[in-house]
Amino acid sequence: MTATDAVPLKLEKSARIFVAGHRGLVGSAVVRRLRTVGYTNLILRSHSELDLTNQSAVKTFFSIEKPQYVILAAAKVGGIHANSTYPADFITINLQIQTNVIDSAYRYGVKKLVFLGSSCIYPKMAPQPIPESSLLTGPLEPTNEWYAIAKIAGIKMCQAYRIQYKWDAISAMPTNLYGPNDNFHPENSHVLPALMRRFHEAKVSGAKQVVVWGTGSPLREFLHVDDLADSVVFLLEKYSDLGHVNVGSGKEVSIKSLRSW
Ligand SMILES: NC(=O)C1=CN([C@@H]2O[C@H](COP(=O)(O)OP(=O)(O)OC[C@H]3O[C@@H](n4cnc5c(N)ncnc54)[C@H](OP(=O)(O)O)[C@@H]3O)[C@@H](O)[C@H]2O)C=CC1
Ligand SMILES: C[C@H]1O[C@H](OP(=O)(O)OP(=O)(O)OC[C@H]2O[C@@H](n3cnc4c(=O)[nH]c(N)nc43)[C@H](O)[C@@H]2O)[C@@H](O)[C@@H](O)C1=O
Repeated sequence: MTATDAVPLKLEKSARIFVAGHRGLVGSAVVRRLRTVGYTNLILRSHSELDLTNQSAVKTFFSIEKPQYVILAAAKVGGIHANSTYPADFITINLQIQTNVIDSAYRYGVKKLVFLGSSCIYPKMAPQPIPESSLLTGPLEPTNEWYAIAKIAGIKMCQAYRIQYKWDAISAMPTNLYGPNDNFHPENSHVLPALMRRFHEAKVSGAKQVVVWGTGSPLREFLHVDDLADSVVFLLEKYSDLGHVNVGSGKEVSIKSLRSW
């Protein structure tokens, strides 16, 4: 068997599935979806219970809990302001989390791992809608290149383990997401929760205007996180190949148009 023709696994509903980052936007949606379709044996740890940047703690966790499947939705995440203000945190924490989790998952017998990246891995000038083949074809968007480099390393790590160890690690690249358990921080969040908060506060206070950053002309593709979770479970159950997979809505909207969404 080559690295690229691994047969998709038949998952038992009692399979031990570790959802890393289960309290976040994506992780909580994945947990909802897994439970809805009948998975009964989810392994969940908050950041305070298990710091995934701590290599020895991660090894101990995997050696004791022995998950069979892993969905890696734990990461240092934020919008454009957070990414450009804390570049060291974004590159270092993400490299640490994903390196620890991917390597321990392989070493402690996990059958399959799904790594979550982001559409920011693509070059700034990639054609839109962005095909997977655009990866590493040009310079990145400077505001989040540190985060993007970590995510590209995650894809490459999954591919490397697939090739060298014939291990079933796959990667999904979601577009901009929204939904329950999003981060509504006034500066560090993504645009949709930031604007929801700002418009709500303006309504409550009776403010006459709301500030939206930038020109409003950038385009983004938005996807409800429950649709992403559906895709993640589908990929876990059905997809097994070397290439990363984009997950989006296929419809781009301008930031300006969000005012009337
Ligand atoms: N939000 C978006 O628009 C998009 C997100 N993605 C990707 O989806 C994934 C999840 O993002 P999202 O759900 O939005 O992020 P959130 O910030 O909502 O959630 C991140 C989760 O990671 C956990 N976490 C962070 N650091 C650590 C750590 N050191 N140890 C253990 N757990 C940790 C947090 O735990 P706790 O809650 O316990 O602190 C939290 O549950 C990321 O890989 C991101 O790149 C991709 C594209 C778009
Ligand atoms: C998913 C993706 O998310 C991040 O990339 P991003 O798409 O640039 O995300 P964003 O939601 O922060 O901004 C989208 C657009 O919206 C504009 N904008 C207007 N007003 C606000 C505002 O109030 N807040 C924010 N955050 N943006 C605003 C903002 O100027 C930008 O043009 C990555 O860093 C990375 O984390 C990643 O993977």
